[in-house]
Amino acid sequence: MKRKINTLYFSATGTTQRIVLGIAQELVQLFGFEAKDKTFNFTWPEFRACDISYTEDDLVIVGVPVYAGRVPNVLLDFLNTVKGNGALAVPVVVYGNRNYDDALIELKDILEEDGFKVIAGGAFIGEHAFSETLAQNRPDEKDMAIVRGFAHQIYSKIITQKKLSSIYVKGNKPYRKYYMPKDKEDNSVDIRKVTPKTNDSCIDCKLCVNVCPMGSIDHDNVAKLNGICIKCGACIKNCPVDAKYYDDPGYLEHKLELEINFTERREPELFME
Ligand SMILES: Cc1cc2nc3c(=O)[nH]c(=O)nc-3n(C[C@H](O)[C@H](O)[C@H](O)COP(=O)(O)O)c2cc1C
Repeated sequence: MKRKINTLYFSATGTTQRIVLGIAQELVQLFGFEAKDKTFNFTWPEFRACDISYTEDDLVIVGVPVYAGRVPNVLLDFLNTVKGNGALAVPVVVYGNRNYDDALIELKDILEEDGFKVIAGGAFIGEHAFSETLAQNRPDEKDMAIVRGFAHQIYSKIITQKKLSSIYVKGNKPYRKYYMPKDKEDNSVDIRKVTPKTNDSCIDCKLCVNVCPMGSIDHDNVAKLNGICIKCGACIKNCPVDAKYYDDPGYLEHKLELEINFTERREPELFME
């Protein structure tokens, strides 16, 4: 069987993309000249309107970032429409060094519901979307070596096991509620309505318009939002003049709390059995 290596991912600040493409590139090398790879990046709204389906020849590395300990809820409608048709899948979640909670088990369940056979899974760490210091510059070289090792394990499972076993991944069922930050008095902080501000350094280059995964930033007035903000960090981290920022006290307190409490380096977790 000619194995086709596919990637299917959402990645607002690029960390999930690096991990998913790293796994796929290594697999293409391992499967050799017969393997082809096909990328489907559903970070932008127009791509989430597409019908996606696979066949039994396909192996699909599916990646999403962890938002509030779960699969980002804005992606569920799209993910639920993908058709696996017996293709092999590897769910990958990428989190900002706090925790991935129930995101991996949720993504695995979605893919099985879509008709994929899930043969491996992984939780990796990427620089936190809210911060420039938390899990700074991850995935780094050490992570990428684990990424390549993971691809080798996937390859070896596919070529050695006649009947590919399904896997266990860590997580709770029923899934825990979306993680909600707490303030100093232990009250829940709801950051859903928080939106980015734009300062005077803005040079109106429109980069933020192009990188917003919700397509929410107004083209003619980049300080205005026409849709929702998911706090993904794309406009802030990509702005060449640091013109985008959040000033909501609850958001800033949560960011600081994360930066203080989750400094200890977490390592990727791989699930193969
Ligand atoms: C709204 C939101 C919620 C997040 N929730 C979590 C979380 O619960 N745990 C965690 O460790 N990281 C969390 N993160 C950090 C992201 O998972 C992390 O930065 C990831 O690398 C982003 O992936 P991307 O670069 O592909 O967009 C959150 C980020 C955002 C934007």
